[in-house]
Amino acid sequence: MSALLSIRDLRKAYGALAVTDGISLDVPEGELHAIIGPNGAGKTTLIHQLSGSLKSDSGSVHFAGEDITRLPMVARVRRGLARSFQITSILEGFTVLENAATAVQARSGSSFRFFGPAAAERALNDAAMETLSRVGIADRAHRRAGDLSHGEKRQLEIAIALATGAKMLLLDEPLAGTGHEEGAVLVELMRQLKSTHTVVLIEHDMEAVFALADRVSVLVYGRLIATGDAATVRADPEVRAAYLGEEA
Ligand SMILES: Nc1ncnc2c1ncn2[C@@H]1O[C@H](COP(=O)(O)OP(=O)(O)OP(=O)(O)O)[C@@H](O)[C@H]1O
Repeated sequence: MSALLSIRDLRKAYGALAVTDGISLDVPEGELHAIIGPNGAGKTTLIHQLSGSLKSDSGSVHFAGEDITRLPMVARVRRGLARSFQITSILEGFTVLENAATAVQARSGSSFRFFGPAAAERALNDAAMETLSRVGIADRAHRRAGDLSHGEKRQLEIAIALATGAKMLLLDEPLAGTGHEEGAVLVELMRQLKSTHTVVLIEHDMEAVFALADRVSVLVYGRLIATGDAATVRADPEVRAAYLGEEA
Protein backbone atom coordinates (compact mmCIF):
# COMPACT_ATOMS: atom_id res chain seq x y z
CA MET A 1 0.00 0.00 0.00
CA SER A 2 1.35 3.44 -0.91
CA ALA A 3 -0.33 5.51 1.82
CA LEU A 4 2.16 7.56 3.81
CA LEU A 5 -0.22 7.53 6.78
CA SER A 6 -2.50 4.61 7.40
CA ILE A 7 -4.97 4.64 10.29
CA ARG A 8 -6.97 1.55 11.21
CA ASP A 9 -9.88 1.33 13.64
CA LEU A 10 -8.37 3.91 15.98
CA ARG A 11 -10.18 4.43 19.26
CA LYS A 12 -9.98 6.59 22.35
CA ALA A 13 -12.61 6.81 25.06
CA TYR A 14 -12.92 8.86 28.21
CA GLY A 15 -15.12 6.77 30.45
CA ALA A 16 -18.27 6.05 28.48
CA LEU A 17 -17.53 8.76 25.92
CA ALA A 18 -16.02 7.29 22.74
CA VAL A 19 -14.17 10.34 21.43
CA THR A 20 -12.57 8.61 18.45
CA ASP A 21 -14.70 5.64 17.65
CA GLY A 22 -13.06 3.35 15.11
CA ILE A 23 -11.36 5.74 12.66
CA SER A 24 -9.77 4.28 9.52
CA LEU A 25 -8.16 6.50 6.91
CA ASP A 26 -5.35 6.39 4.33
CA VAL A 27 -3.48 9.55 3.42
CA PRO A 28 -1.26 9.08 0.36
CA GLU A 29 2.02 10.93 -0.04
CA GLY A 30 1.54 14.44 -1.41
CA GLU A 31 -2.07 14.80 -0.33
CA LEU A 32 -3.50 17.67 1.68
CA HIS A 33 -6.22 15.95 3.66
CA ALA A 34 -8.59 18.12 5.67
CA ILE A 35 -10.56 16.77 8.60
CA ILE A 36 -13.61 18.80 9.44
CA GLY A 37 -16.42 18.32 11.90
CA PRO A 38 -18.46 20.13 14.51
CA ASN A 39 -17.06 21.20 17.88
CA GLY A 40 -16.31 18.22 20.07
CA ALA A 41 -16.27 15.74 17.16
CA GLY A 42 -12.87 14.39 18.20
CA LYS A 43 -10.58 16.15 15.70
CA THR A 44 -7.98 17.37 18.16
CA THR A 45 -8.04 14.05 19.99
CA LEU A 46 -7.30 12.28 16.70
CA ILE A 47 -4.36 14.62 16.06
CA HIS A 48 -3.06 13.89 19.58
CA GLN A 49 -3.28 10.17 18.81
CA LEU A 50 -1.44 10.62 15.50
CA SER A 51 1.31 12.81 16.94
CA GLY A 52 1.86 10.43 19.86
CA SER A 53 0.92 12.82 22.65
CA LEU A 54 -2.07 10.64 23.55
CA LYS A 55 -2.13 6.83 23.75
CA SER A 56 -4.85 5.14 21.75
CA ASP A 57 -7.03 2.50 23.41
CA SER A 58 -6.89 0.32 20.31
CA GLY A 59 -6.31 0.40 16.57
CA SER A 60 -3.13 1.12 14.63
CA VAL A 61 -1.22 3.91 12.95
CA HIS A 62 1.33 3.18 10.23
CA PHE A 63 3.64 5.87 8.89
CA ALA A 64 5.80 5.25 5.82
CA GLY A 65 5.07 1.55 6.17
CA GLU A 66 6.12 1.32 9.81
CA ASP A 67 3.82 0.59 12.74
CA ILE A 68 4.20 3.70 14.94
CA THR A 69 1.14 3.02 17.13
CA ARG A 70 3.18 2.66 20.28
CA LEU A 71 5.98 5.12 19.52
CA PRO A 72 6.28 8.28 21.63
CA MET A 73 6.03 11.70 20.03
CA VAL A 74 9.79 12.30 19.75
CA ALA A 75 10.26 9.04 17.85
CA ARG A 76 7.45 10.00 15.47
CA VAL A 77 9.00 13.42 14.84
CA ARG A 78 12.32 11.70 14.06
CA ARG A 79 10.52 9.61 11.44
CA GLY A 80 9.10 12.73 9.80
CA LEU A 81 5.68 13.18 11.38
CA ALA A 82 5.46 16.63 12.96
CA ARG A 83 2.64 18.49 14.53
CA SER A 84 2.00 22.20 14.61
CA PHE A 85 0.20 22.92 17.85
CA GLN A 86 -3.16 24.53 18.32
CA ILE A 87 -1.70 25.78 21.57
CA THR A 88 1.56 27.37 20.67
CA SER A 89 4.88 25.56 21.03
CA ILE A 90 6.91 28.73 20.54
CA LEU A 91 9.51 29.83 23.09
CA GLU A 92 8.39 33.44 23.38
CA GLY A 93 11.50 34.83 25.06
CA PHE A 94 13.80 33.49 22.34
CA THR A 95 14.32 35.08 18.95
CA VAL A 96 12.49 33.75 15.93
CA LEU A 97 15.78 32.42 14.57
CA GLU A 98 16.60 30.68 17.86
CA ASN A 99 13.22 28.97 17.83
CA ALA A 100 13.81 27.60 14.34
CA ALA A 101 17.46 26.73 15.08
CA THR A 102 16.42 24.69 18.12
CA ALA A 103 14.15 22.60 15.93
CA VAL A 104 16.90 22.12 13.32
CA GLN A 105 19.28 21.03 16.05
CA ALA A 106 16.75 18.56 17.44
CA ARG A 107 16.57 17.00 13.98
CA SER A 108 20.30 16.93 13.37
CA GLY A 109 21.40 15.64 16.76
CA SER A 110 25.16 15.93 16.95
CA SER A 111 25.79 16.06 13.20
CA PHE A 112 26.65 19.77 13.30
CA ARG A 113 29.53 18.99 15.69
CA PHE A 114 31.43 17.74 12.68
CA PHE A 115 32.12 21.43 12.01
CA GLY A 116 33.93 23.58 14.62
CA PRO A 117 31.61 25.39 17.06
CA ALA A 118 31.51 28.65 15.05
CA ALA A 119 30.91 26.89 11.74
CA ALA A 120 28.34 24.62 13.38
CA GLU A 121 26.42 27.63 14.60
CA ARG A 122 26.56 29.18 11.14
CA ALA A 123 25.33 26.00 9.49
CA LEU A 124 22.54 25.69 12.04
CA ASN A 125 21.50 29.31 11.55
CA ASP A 126 21.60 28.94 7.75
CA ALA A 127 19.29 25.94 7.92
CA ALA A 128 16.99 27.79 10.33
CA MET A 129 16.94 30.88 8.08
CA GLU A 130 15.97 28.70 5.15
CA THR A 131 12.85 27.48 6.94
CA LEU A 132 11.99 31.03 8.02
CA SER A 133 12.27 32.16 4.37
CA ARG A 134 10.11 29.26 3.36
CA VAL A 135 7.25 30.44 5.58
CA GLY A 136 7.81 34.13 4.80
CA ILE A 137 9.16 35.49 8.11
CA ALA A 138 12.92 35.69 7.42
CA ASP A 139 12.76 39.45 8.00
CA ARG A 140 11.57 38.76 11.56
CA ALA A 141 14.51 36.44 12.39
CA HIS A 142 16.03 38.63 15.09
CA ARG A 143 12.79 39.69 16.74
CA ARG A 144 11.67 38.18 20.02
CA ALA A 145 9.19 35.46 19.10
CA GLY A 146 6.75 36.78 21.70
CA ASP A 147 6.57 40.07 19.78
CA LEU A 148 5.35 38.49 16.55
CA SER A 149 1.78 39.04 15.43
CA HIS A 150 -0.66 36.17 15.89
CA GLY A 151 -0.42 35.15 12.22
CA GLU A 152 3.38 35.33 12.24
CA LYS A 153 3.43 33.02 15.26
CA ARG A 154 1.44 30.50 13.24
CA GLN A 155 4.00 30.86 10.44
CA LEU A 156 6.80 30.28 12.96
CA GLU A 157 5.05 27.16 14.28
CA ILE A 158 4.98 25.79 10.74
CA ALA A 159 8.66 26.74 10.31
CA ILE A 160 9.47 24.80 13.50
CA ALA A 161 7.61 21.76 12.18
CA LEU A 162 9.45 22.04 8.84
CA ALA A 163 12.78 22.49 10.60
CA THR A 164 12.37 19.10 12.25
CA GLY A 165 12.65 17.63 8.75
CA ALA A 166 9.01 16.56 8.61
CA LYS A 167 7.57 14.68 5.64
CA MET A 168 4.07 15.03 6.99
CA LEU A 169 2.61 17.97 8.87
CA LEU A 170 -0.33 17.70 11.24
CA LEU A 171 -1.84 21.19 11.35
CA ASP A 172 -4.40 21.83 14.05
CA GLU A 173 -6.53 24.87 13.23
CA PRO A 174 -3.76 27.09 11.84
CA LEU A 175 -6.29 29.78 10.93
CA ALA A 176 -7.90 29.99 14.37
CA GLY A 177 -7.85 33.53 15.68
CA THR A 178 -6.26 35.07 12.57
CA GLY A 179 -7.64 38.09 10.78
CA HIS A 180 -8.49 38.16 7.09
CA GLU A 181 -5.06 39.25 5.85
CA GLU A 182 -3.12 36.93 8.15
CA GLY A 183 -5.42 34.09 7.14
CA ALA A 184 -4.75 34.75 3.46
CA VAL A 185 -0.98 34.58 4.08
CA LEU A 186 -1.36 31.22 5.85
CA VAL A 187 -3.64 29.82 3.14
CA GLU A 188 -1.03 30.77 0.54
CA LEU A 189 1.69 29.16 2.68
CA MET A 190 -0.32 25.92 2.93
CA ARG A 191 -0.87 26.00 -0.82
CA GLN A 192 2.91 26.13 -1.28
CA LEU A 193 3.52 23.39 1.30
CA LYS A 194 1.33 21.08 -0.74
CA SER A 195 4.04 20.75 -3.38
CA THR A 196 6.59 19.38 -0.91
CA HIS A 197 4.73 17.94 2.07
CA THR A 198 1.86 15.67 2.93
CA VAL A 199 -0.54 17.51 5.22
CA VAL A 200 -3.37 16.56 7.55
CA LEU A 201 -5.26 19.77 8.26
CA ILE A 202 -7.89 20.36 10.89
CA GLU A 203 -9.68 23.58 10.16
CA HIS A 204 -13.02 25.24 10.82
CA ASP A 205 -12.64 27.76 7.98
CA MET A 206 -14.62 26.01 5.23
CA GLU A 207 -13.56 28.41 2.51
CA ALA A 208 -9.91 27.58 3.20
CA VAL A 209 -10.63 23.85 3.49
CA PHE A 210 -12.47 23.62 0.22
CA ALA A 211 -9.85 25.76 -1.54
CA LEU A 212 -6.86 23.76 -0.30
CA ALA A 213 -7.82 20.16 0.34
CA ASP A 214 -7.32 17.36 -2.16
CA ARG A 215 -9.71 15.33 -0.05
CA VAL A 216 -11.86 16.06 2.95
CA SER A 217 -13.00 13.74 5.76
CA VAL A 218 -15.95 14.59 7.96
CA LEU A 219 -15.77 13.53 11.60
CA VAL A 220 -18.98 13.47 13.64
CA TYR A 221 -19.16 12.01 17.16
CA GLY A 222 -15.83 10.25 16.70
CA ARG A 223 -16.70 8.56 13.40
CA LEU A 224 -15.78 9.46 9.84
CA ILE A 225 -19.08 9.78 8.00
CA ALA A 226 -17.62 10.78 4.62
CA THR A 227 -14.30 11.02 2.79
CA GLY A 228 -13.82 12.38 -0.70
CA ASP A 229 -13.03 15.41 -2.82
CA ALA A 230 -14.61 18.72 -1.87
CA ALA A 231 -17.50 18.45 -4.31
CA THR A 232 -18.39 14.90 -3.24
CA VAL A 233 -18.29 15.74 0.45
CA ARG A 234 -20.28 18.93 -0.01
CA ALA A 235 -22.99 17.03 -1.87
CA ASP A 236 -23.16 14.13 0.61
CA PRO A 237 -26.64 14.18 2.20
CA GLU A 238 -25.38 12.77 5.52
CA VAL A 239 -22.74 15.50 5.72
CA ARG A 240 -25.26 18.19 4.91
CA ALA A 241 -27.62 16.90 7.55
CA ALA A 242 -25.07 16.18 10.26
CA TYR A 243 -22.63 18.98 9.84
CA LEU A 244 -22.94 21.62 7.19
CA GLY A 245 -26.65 22.02 7.78
CA GLU A 246 -28.13 25.25 6.49
CA GLU A 247 -24.68 26.60 5.55
CA ALA A 248 -24.40 24.03 2.77
N1 LIG B 1 -8.93 14.60 28.55
C1 LIG B 1 -10.26 14.49 28.33
N2 LIG B 1 -11.08 13.99 29.25
C2 LIG B 1 -12.40 13.89 29.05
N3 LIG B 1 -13.02 14.26 27.89
C3 LIG B 1 -12.25 14.78 26.92
C4 LIG B 1 -10.83 14.92 27.07
N4 LIG B 1 -10.34 15.46 25.93
C5 LIG B 1 -11.40 15.65 25.11
N5 LIG B 1 -12.54 15.24 25.70
C6 LIG B 1 -13.88 15.28 25.09
O1 LIG B 1 -13.79 14.64 23.85
C7 LIG B 1 -14.64 15.29 22.89
C8 LIG B 1 -13.84 15.64 21.66
O2 LIG B 1 -12.89 16.65 21.95
P1 LIG B 1 -11.90 17.21 20.84
O3 LIG B 1 -11.18 18.37 21.45
O4 LIG B 1 -11.09 16.11 20.27
O5 LIG B 1 -12.92 17.73 19.74
P2 LIG B 1 -12.67 18.67 18.49
O6 LIG B 1 -13.38 18.04 17.34
O7 LIG B 1 -11.24 18.96 18.30
O8 LIG B 1 -13.43 19.99 18.92
P3 LIG B 1 -13.13 21.54 18.52
O9 LIG B 1 -13.51 21.67 17.08
O10 LIG B 1 -14.05 22.27 19.43
O11 LIG B 1 -11.68 21.81 18.78
C9 LIG B 1 -15.27 16.48 23.60
O12 LIG B 1 -16.55 16.09 24.05
C10 LIG B 1 -14.34 16.70 24.77
O13 LIG B 1 -15.05 17.25 25.86
